[in-house]
Amino acid sequence: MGAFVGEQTYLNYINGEWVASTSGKTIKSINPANRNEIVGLVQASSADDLDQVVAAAKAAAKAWRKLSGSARGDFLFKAANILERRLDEVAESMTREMGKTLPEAKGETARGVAILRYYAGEGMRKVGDVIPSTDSEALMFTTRVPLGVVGVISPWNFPVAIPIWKMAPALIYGNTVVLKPATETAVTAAKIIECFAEAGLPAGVINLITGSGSIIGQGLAEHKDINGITFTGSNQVGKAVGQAALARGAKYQLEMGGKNPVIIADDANLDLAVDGTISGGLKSTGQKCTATSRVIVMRGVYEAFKEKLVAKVQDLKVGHGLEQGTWLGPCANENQLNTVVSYIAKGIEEGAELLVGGARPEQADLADGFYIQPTVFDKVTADMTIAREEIFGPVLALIQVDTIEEAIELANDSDYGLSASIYTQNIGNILSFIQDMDAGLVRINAETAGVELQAPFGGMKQSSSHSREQGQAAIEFYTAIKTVFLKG
Ligand SMILES: NC(=O)C1=CN([C@@H]2O[C@H](COP(=O)(O)OP(=O)(O)OC[C@H]3O[C@@H](n4cnc5c(N)ncnc54)[C@H](OP(=O)(O)O)[C@@H]3O)[C@@H](O)[C@H]2O)C=CC1
Ligand SMILES: O=C(O)CCC(=O)C(=O)O
Repeated sequence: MGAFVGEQTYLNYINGEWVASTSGKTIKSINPANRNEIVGLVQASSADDLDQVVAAAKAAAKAWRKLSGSARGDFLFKAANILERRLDEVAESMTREMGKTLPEAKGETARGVAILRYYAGEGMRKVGDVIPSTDSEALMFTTRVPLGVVGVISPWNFPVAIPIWKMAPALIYGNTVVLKPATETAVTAAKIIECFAEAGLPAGVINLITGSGSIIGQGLAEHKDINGITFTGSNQVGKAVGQAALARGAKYQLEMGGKNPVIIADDANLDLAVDGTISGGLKSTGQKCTATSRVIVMRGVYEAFKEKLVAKVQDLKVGHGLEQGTWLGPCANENQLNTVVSYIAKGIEEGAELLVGGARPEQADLADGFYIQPTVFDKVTADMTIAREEIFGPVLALIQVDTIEEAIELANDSDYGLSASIYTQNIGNILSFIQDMDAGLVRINAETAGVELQAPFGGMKQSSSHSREQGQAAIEFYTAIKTVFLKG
């Protein structure tokens, strides 16, 4: 049996079985492009279900960690092949659940396949170093051991890539996994888990439990048998998850918000800069933690940049993510739409000038979806709310500066430090930016979004718990180092 049991109902996956919650209740996952369309019903799991799922993952941990890395990798290669075969179906489910356009959803699913293959290969790579001992007759080296059971709490904005970039390294380094996905995209999560189930992972090694964040998410963070917890989402929830883990001595990793700046220097290639600002700020309806939000432009090119930007933003086609030609889908849910609308109102109230967008589209066929026009504000100042808080929507704030030093200072004037980019041809500007910008990801002549799976990813300041995900950096979270001193 798969996750889907008819009447659009999807089940939890516990100990190798698809099972309904003991609560007997389900939650609707609806299409943000049309609130009347139900994509699926997912389990509203209870604290009892949580205990069961964690017990299953704990029981499976001993045998899984004993397998060789390459044997674990074989399972990931199989899961990758199955996901690749189901790519179109999984991508369509993502578009229907959270609204991103189908080409973006397909790109993300292909990225999920590539992440699985990357970590499958990790099973064959080194896990330690030999370190000279002061005792000439001893051998001293490091090795790594898994944490045990890892709890994964994932958001809705990258419903395939984020769970996979957390689960794949957890598994390859020998941990078992309990996934609690965002309720918004729990159907897509069930389809991913189906791929792992079909790949034949032993019972209990990978598990899925859906349900409310405050019961299942918080419950995972607090559970005595969860040895490590990895979270991506809002700052508020992330901090609570981290505190719950810290209180009981569990390892935790948090990826949270961003307020990412792009700097447009007066020698920038403006066409490139405009395209990068639009793509970085408005793709996925601005719902990326790496999305461009603050656009810091030097006075010499401000008007020319603004004119080109507005002309292009006006032409972006808002619509249903499954329709060909749509550039910008809806916000992922009604809360998200209301948040964006309230930030736009705040921008106007605080004196920013609306250049384009700012309202819900008027087309009748979009009336039942959570759509908002792509929006650009002019005359934004550093103290305005729209220049300080994460909006997570398609809103760009233009800020004028006189010098590159001022631009970098302003770019750093934020509680967040996830990603940042600059458009310039000047090597001095580039070097200052690389050295002085407080962000975990700095990109030159490229948009702020665009994370590569083989490179470390994470933020400074309030954007993360200061660890890094992805690439080989992932091993730091999902394992513990053991130093071995060996003497005959
Ligand atoms: N860094 C990023 O990539 C993301 C940032 N955000 C930011 O967060 C804002 C709000 O989005 P939202 O979806 O509400 O984000 P949340 O932080 O609430 O959700 C992220 C994940 O945490 C779960 N969760 C919710 N409450 C708790 C809790 N008390 N304990 C443990 N886990 C919990 C959610 O489950 P459930 O879905 O069931 O509530 C979901 O799986 C956005 O506007 C955006 O600013 C959001 C998503 C991704
Ligand atoms: O930009 C990306 O590809 C990833 C962004 C991300 O991790 C996020 O929005 O949570």
